[in-house]
Amino acid sequence: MLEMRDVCFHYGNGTPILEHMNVEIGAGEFIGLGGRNGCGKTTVTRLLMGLEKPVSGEIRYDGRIINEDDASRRSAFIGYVFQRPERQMFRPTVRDEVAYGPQQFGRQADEIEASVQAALEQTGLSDLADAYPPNLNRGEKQRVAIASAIAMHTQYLILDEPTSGQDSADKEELMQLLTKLNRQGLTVLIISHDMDIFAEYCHRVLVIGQHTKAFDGTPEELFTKRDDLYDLGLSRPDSVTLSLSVPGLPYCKSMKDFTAAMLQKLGGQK
Ligand SMILES: Nc1ncnc2c1ncn2[C@@H]1O[C@H](COP(=O)(O)OP(=O)(O)OP(=O)(O)O)[C@@H](O)[C@H]1O
Repeated sequence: MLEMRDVCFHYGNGTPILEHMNVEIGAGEFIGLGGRNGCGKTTVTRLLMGLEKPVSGEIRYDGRIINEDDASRRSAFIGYVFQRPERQMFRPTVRDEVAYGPQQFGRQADEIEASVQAALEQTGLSDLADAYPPNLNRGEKQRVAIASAIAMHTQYLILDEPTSGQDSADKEELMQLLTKLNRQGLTVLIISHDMDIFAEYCHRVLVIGQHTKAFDGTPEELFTKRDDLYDLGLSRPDSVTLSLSVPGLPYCKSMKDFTAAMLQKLGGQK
């Protein structure tokens, strides 16, 4: 379990960013983190990663306070995919990049080789093992960052707006990969402004508003029960709006589900 307990944080200029923030992230969850631009989503993940320290409060990992553990120590259990993943790549090949983390932790060469091989296979990168990372497209770079986390056997993977600016095919491919890895036990925390992602893929959504947690629950609860979505910088996905507008239709988390539900309803009416 990764936790923020009563965390307050501001940057050097003193403007409050987070106040009394409490969050628990259990192993195996698939969580979306949302909220208005500038509300502090990236800051939350930087605090979890150890790239920033709380002004007060605690960051805990499996009950242990880790405020003083720096990011390199935390990389044993938290992997991160930056908004611009090229900023986290410095090695000449994809294979070297993925091997870098386990090497830093002093793992045996044959163990590293096996973890890198497995991570490249799981992320569909085996054919690109000798490629030069800067030459890859954004989706491939993201997969290199994900493979790096898998090779470290991290339990938590945090992604900062990974689908912004991507076409729907790339988005679907990434989300399917994350879903597969989550089913294998990886905990996923994804920052996004994409409501469809929250509805379709996340089991739980956390929203930050007014410097602290403003919502913590299922996407269905968020999109059907909250009447302050606009104030929170969110909106209702089309599939949810449409399913709510047709009497007798269940909550639909995606347009695919909505189409299937409509076809079933119309078929049943014949
Ligand atoms: N290094 C910094 N120094 C000072 N202020 C910062 C720094 N980094 C971020 N901020 C400010 O902290 C606030 C929260 O930023 P953060 O990037 O965490 O928000 P966000 O919710 O991730 O935003 P977005 O949705 O636009 O990515 C913003 O007002 C931002 O301008």
